[in-house]
Amino acid sequence: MSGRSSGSTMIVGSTPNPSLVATNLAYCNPSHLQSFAVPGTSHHYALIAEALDLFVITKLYMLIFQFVHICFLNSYYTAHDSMENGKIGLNAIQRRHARVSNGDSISVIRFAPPDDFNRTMLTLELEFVKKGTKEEYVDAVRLAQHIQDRFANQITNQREGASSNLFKHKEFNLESLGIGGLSDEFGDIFRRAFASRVLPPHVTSKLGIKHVKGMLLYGPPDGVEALNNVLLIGMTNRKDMLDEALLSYLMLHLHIFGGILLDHLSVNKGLSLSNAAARSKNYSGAELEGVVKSAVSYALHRQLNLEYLSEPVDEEDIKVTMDDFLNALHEILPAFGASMDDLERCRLNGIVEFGGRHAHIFKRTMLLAEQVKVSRGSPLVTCLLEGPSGSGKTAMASSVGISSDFPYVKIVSAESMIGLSESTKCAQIVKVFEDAYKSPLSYLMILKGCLNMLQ
Ligand SMILES: Nc1ncnc2c1ncn2[C@@H]1O[C@H](COP(=O)(O)OP(=O)(O)OP(=O)(O)O)[C@@H](O)[C@H]1O
Repeated sequence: MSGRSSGSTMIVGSTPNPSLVATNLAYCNPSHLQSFAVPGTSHHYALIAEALDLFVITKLYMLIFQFVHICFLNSYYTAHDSMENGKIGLNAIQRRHARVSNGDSISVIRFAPPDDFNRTMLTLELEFVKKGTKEEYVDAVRLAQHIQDRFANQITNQREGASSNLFKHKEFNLESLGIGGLSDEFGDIFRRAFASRVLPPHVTSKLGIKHVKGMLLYGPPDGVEALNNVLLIGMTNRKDMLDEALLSYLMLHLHIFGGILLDHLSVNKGLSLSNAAARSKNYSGAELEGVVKSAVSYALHRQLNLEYLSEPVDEEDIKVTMDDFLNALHEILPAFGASMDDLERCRLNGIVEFGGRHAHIFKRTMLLAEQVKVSRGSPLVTCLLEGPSGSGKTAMASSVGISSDFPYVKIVSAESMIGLSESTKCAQIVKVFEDAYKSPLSYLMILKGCLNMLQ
């Protein structure tokens, strides 16, 4: 593009005075103004956030646009005494379009329009700055007239907002890439790994979102052929832990490290954090972090327009709901202990109390769990439930596990070890016990078929 000159980096700040917000001007210290002067004119033009390749040039007297808050991607420059030297004052919408937040550095260069810099076409899209619930109407005829008046003789050049090259294609057609049957997986990968990258950095930083840094794809050997145009990179700094990670995240395609604070999140009114916490039994701190990140990825994904990824996202609309948390809890499974789902699966149709004896056994078993909780003298309590097949032993034990509220509950079943060698089975059982000792309160359910192995 012609007409650019060398520029500088400035620190983004707010418009110096709220009454100036609607002027659509950018503000700088008077001492800086001269560096943006267009030779031979009384104008000062600046090209802001050059990397985005977006700019609009307007003349001073037309900039005060009161009818609607239409904001262009770059702004005319004016000087204001209260702006610190080296700072550029932008209003919230200018910052959003330039994809910056207060305190960010931004490239600002003088722009001198070339002689043949004429407008050929201008497309305007009208949108309310804040989406309210009440209906508001705009008189289209008045608006059109207003725009015509305001923009008469203006020079405007605006390119479509460019997003990362990665998303230049509006549609992700996997089959055209020779990959079939993996739409769900790619949907997950997009939601977890890329959705946050589509958002402007100031939105992600405000929400405390860190990008997913690692991704592990796995599958049977044939899958490698099917994914021959996908590059897989696995990294670990704890090689000894790798097997553990694979075992514990078998349902996941992404292994994520990073931090996020719940405080930063906008949560929906329907979301009960205590309810979410109650459902995250057995989760370690790192796993909870993964759950929160996964929940956020659902909330972000909802806001993205996959047809047009460069469309600005209203950060106010990004709300994490209870459903997001529930989906996240299904996606991120705890490495240790059994999930509530596993226990519930052992008593799928609930529990029917079919007599005094049944109630008595349940009460006795619960008492044993209580004994482990309160008595220092009984660190280990064992109990054998005996009865014919289908009499409800597993259902009873899982009910006790749920009611005991122990942080570590693990089911050791023959089904989970099908196909494993004897030595691997033994190693797994040893590990279950080792992990149990790490937890302050542990409840192990050893199902029939595994008892002999304990010896
Ligand atoms: N009190 C109950 N109320 C409702 N359903 C029950 C009850 N007890 C057991 N069931 C159901 O009966 C079925 C068999 O129960 P369960 O698997 O607990 O038996 P089990 O004694 O462990 O059998 P096995 O010795 O073959 O492992 C399950 O579907 C379970 O949900």
